[in-house]
Amino acid sequence: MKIALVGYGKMGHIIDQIATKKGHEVVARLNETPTLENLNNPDVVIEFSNPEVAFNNIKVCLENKIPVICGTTGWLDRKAEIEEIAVENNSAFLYGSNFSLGVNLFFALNEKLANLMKDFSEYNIQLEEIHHTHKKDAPSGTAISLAEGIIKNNERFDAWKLEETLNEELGIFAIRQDEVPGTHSVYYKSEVDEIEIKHTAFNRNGFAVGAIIAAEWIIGKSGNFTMNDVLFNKQ
Ligand SMILES: NC(=O)C1=CN([C@@H]2O[C@H](COP(=O)(O)OP(=O)(O)OC[C@H]3O[C@@H](n4cnc5c(N)ncnc54)[C@H](OP(=O)(O)O)[C@@H]3O)[C@@H](O)[C@H]2O)C=CC1
Ligand SMILES: O=C(O)C1=N[C@H](C(=O)O)C[C@H](O)C1
Repeated sequence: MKIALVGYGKMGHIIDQIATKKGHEVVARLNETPTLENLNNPDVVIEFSNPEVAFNNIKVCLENKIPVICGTTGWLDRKAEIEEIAVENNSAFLYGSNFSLGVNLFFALNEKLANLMKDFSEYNIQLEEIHHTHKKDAPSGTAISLAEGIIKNNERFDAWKLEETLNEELGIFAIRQDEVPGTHSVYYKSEVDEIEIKHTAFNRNGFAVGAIIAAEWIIGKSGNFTMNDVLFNKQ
């Protein structure tokens, strides 16, 4: 397939290497707003840029009927608008806060654990995410997805909060440290014990492989999708 990379930073470079090894053709590598000209007629756009520019980048691509896989986090207050644009243009859009297979399995485990724990209010739930110091948004998109998975399965909660410490109920504590690719933990703490589930990314390859699998999957489809559709065939 012909891929246009919109956002050619840390993720763009790794996706370029892995996609090329898989036999795909990278037809554009952009660190600027995409246009019909500079996109160079791709089958699909993979968008990993930054929270300020992602909305406009995705909109331009969808309006030109090019399917978009978006990994950029920190712009989700406008996701519903993008989903409408995808439908209006009969195009296809997939956002993933985290494309790695491991984290998508971790999302499923998190929901199952949240459901199991929903009647045990003696356990306080907290989330922690650790990322490299270059990261622009906090909390991470992955931590937000984990919190949403808990809210969906436990009616004690209707919102998460970014917190300065690891104390508050459904608080997310965001740590920025060296070059950490991404570590996420969910803690259930009682007076007498603690249950912890944790995912640690060793590098960015898992994110890149997942984004390419999503790009291969979305070609020829229209509508709005998630990694659940790609990996587990459900919404
Ligand atoms: N969903 C997932 O699995 C993952 C998501 N992410 C997310 O992806 C995003 C990118 O991460 P990462 O690659 O590490 O970040 P980088 O900062 O390394 O790369 C972002 C790139 O976007 C470029 N850029 C700036 N303006 C524009 C524009 N208008 N249009 C297109 N590109 C532009 C930047 O160029 P310049 O430097 O010249 O400004 C830079 O090269 C972040 O939001 C991050 O949280 C990251 C990893 C995994
Ligand atoms: O900025 C990053 O690096 C990452 N961002 C994503 C997020 O915000 O969850 C995914 C991954 O953790 C790496």
